[in-house]
Amino acid sequence: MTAGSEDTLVQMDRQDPLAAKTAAFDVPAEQIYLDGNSLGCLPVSAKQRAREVVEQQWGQDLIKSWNLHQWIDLPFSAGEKIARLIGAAPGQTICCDSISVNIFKLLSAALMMHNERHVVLSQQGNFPTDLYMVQGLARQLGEDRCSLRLAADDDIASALTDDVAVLLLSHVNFRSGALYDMQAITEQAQARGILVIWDLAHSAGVVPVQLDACRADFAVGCGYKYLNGGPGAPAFLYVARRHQAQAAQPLSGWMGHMAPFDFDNAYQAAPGVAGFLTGTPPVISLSILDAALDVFADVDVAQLRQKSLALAGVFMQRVAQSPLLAELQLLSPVDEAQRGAQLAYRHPHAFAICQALIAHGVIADFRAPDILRVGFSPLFLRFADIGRSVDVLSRIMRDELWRDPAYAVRHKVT
Ligand SMILES: Cc1ncc(COP(=O)(O)O)c(C=O)c1O
Ligand SMILES: Nc1c(O)cccc1C(=O)C[C@H](N)C(=O)O
Repeated sequence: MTAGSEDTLVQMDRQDPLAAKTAAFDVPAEQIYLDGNSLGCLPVSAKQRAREVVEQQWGQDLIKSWNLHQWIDLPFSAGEKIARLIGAAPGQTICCDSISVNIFKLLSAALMMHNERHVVLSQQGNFPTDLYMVQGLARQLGEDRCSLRLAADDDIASALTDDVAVLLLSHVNFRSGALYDMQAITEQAQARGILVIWDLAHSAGVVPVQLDACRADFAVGCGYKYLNGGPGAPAFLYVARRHQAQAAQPLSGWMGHMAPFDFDNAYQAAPGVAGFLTGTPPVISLSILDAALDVFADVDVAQLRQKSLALAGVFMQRVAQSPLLAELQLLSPVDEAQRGAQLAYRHPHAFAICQALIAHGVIADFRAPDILRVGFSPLFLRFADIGRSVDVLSRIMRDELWRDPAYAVRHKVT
């Protein structure tokens, strides 16, 4: 039995402690889903909750449900389920809004805590919305109160100068999958008086994160990727307990008021992280995310990490061994310790190759201009899927199936 043979993969699936979890998802038949890094699969628990929330809670119990079904507590209850996955003690994590909006809130709060400095440092290859939010705030406050500075992704440490107020970094790079050392960077930044906001979009639920142990200041993350909360699921935010008395955010909507149902004219922030809420929670999508999070209840993040690295390892090894795939250039770090749960490959025809993969039942994604991205969600993927996906890819390259003109058609969303 050679390393990576079909027998090996069958055996890896048999020995996989997470194997039973695939049954917790509705994975479309005859498809191999390598895009859980963009939109996670549908958990059965989420589907059931969607029906219950719509038919019973909304349909029958109507407005009584705010209390009867604890709708009002959902930002906190779902937040605490995520807290467990990101190494946050209770009382620091809530589910609300999108990452973009949460960055606006946290960035504003952090800049207000740092009156004398105004530079927000981020990485050149960061996900654009993170940078756009800084640019928008800079336009509103003026460049003398907020200005964006970019450093090369691999040169953050030397850019941590004494004029930087806030460091805004994505823990895992959305293109390359490169992973930052959260502990080391947080320490280096804080030693220079810099507050750090971590974007956990590509790490929450798949890469071990220890926000408290790293003494992180703030964090945001995504509900629809590895947490499988569904399209447009609410995001989350984290405010370290030691900052909660001081940190104030500008989107002071009534849900962040200390007594929303007093309907007082004057805003008074709720104590703690609750003050970072803004408007009415999106109950249906938040309920779905809350149910999706139950899939993690008996799972350790270390197990998820181990399996996702093993899945990626099989993919990487098979691609490297196939002469048909020699033109695919690995962009992600080879060292497991330096990457998240995805692999990125460069190829001049990456878009058409990705479309051909999708047409042949392997869902991957493409990032302009030339990146084929594959994600390894450990809860619903099997090792045998990985073997098959590389076989499909090899066939597409061998027979040049990607040359079909149908695969050149660009869609609005890629
Ligand atoms: C690193 C990162 N940040 C933010 C986002 C998006 O944030 P939002 O929830 O505002 O759409 C994504 C992907 O959608 C992302 O990959
Ligand atoms: N949020 C997305 C969307 O609304 C449509 C399409 C894709 C997405 C994504 O999540 C993109 C993703 N953050 C990325 O890493 O590329």
